[in-house]
Amino acid sequence: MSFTRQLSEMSASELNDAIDDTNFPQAHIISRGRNNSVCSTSSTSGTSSLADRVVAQPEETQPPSSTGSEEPAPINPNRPRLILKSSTSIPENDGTQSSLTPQTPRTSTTPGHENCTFHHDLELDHKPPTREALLPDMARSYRLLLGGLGENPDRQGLIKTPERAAKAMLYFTKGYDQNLEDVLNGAVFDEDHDEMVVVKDIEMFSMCEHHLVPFYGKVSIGYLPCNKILGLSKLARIVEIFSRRLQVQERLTKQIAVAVTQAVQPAGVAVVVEGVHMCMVMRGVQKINSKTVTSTMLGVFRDDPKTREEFLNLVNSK
Ligand SMILES: Nc1nc2c(ncn2[C@@H]2O[C@H](COP(=O)(O)OP(=O)(O)OP(=O)(O)O)[C@@H](O)[C@H]2O)c(=O)[nH]1
Ligand SMILES: [Zn+2]
Repeated sequence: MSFTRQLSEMSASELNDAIDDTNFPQAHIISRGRNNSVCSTSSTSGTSSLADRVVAQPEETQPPSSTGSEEPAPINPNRPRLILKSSTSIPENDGTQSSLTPQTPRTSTTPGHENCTFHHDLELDHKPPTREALLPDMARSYRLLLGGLGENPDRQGLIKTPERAAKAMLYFTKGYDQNLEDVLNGAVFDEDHDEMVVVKDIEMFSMCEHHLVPFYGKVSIGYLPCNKILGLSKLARIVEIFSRRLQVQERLTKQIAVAVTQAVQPAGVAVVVEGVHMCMVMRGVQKINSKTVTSTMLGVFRDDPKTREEFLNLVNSK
């Protein structure tokens, strides 16, 4: 598999193949002290996984910054950044054409969507002409749905429901309208900080792609910076980009971790998502107290048990 393409061009299964075994780090624990491992992102698994896509690169072998500006001297010259082989750093927003513009054609063949560029669920950067243009078609579909339920779509209480429902669905999936570069808005700062940054309990609302019902919960993100830190709110905004789409929780978890890696090329990223799936609560198996926990550990969080433990302790502390 070639790993020279942009993240936005990778299919869901390709991304999963690349970082699948970064989930559930218990299976990959190795004994190494933090002082040693903090400068290492070497993978403990086979070459078809994380090591192929996410590699530690010494400063001198990093791709040049897209702005051409000088990188500051590293805090620890031995600490390589966690870099996605398939991507470059997020360029500063200079108002010109995004280097993240998708190269692949859309995959949707839905009539009326010929000009839409946003039908790849992994795209970070699609800019649909206007999703509002989808409203009339969506409203018509909801009207049919109401009729299918045996309801009278023309009764007073339902007359505006198809349009309301269409607008609500557009809101629930507004992440398709967002891209990482715009969301970051240049809030990546050079900073001599090499201790863990954790933002926890970020509320998350998403839509189960299997049943089109919500799942919700909280996301905790940690990263170990390498000279660059991210505006704190941007971590929560990254959660919004990917949660406001049709999702499965596992993919959501990975996409958040990969996006943080793209944004600041840290030494490692950790993401834990705890979700309640309404498809398991209101229907189906009807387990109202069940929670699903997923995690993605990249770089030093994956390789070093102590770093991972420090993160998990911070996340689990009240
Ligand atoms: N792995 C994963 N599965 C999910 C997620 N959201 C929903 N599902 C599952 O998707 C599966 C779909 O299974 P199906 O048997 O095709 O559908 P179903 O008959 O509605 O399944 P039940 O929910 O068991 O009634 C179910 O097991 C859901 O629990 C998610 O985020 N991740
Ligand atoms: Zn579901």
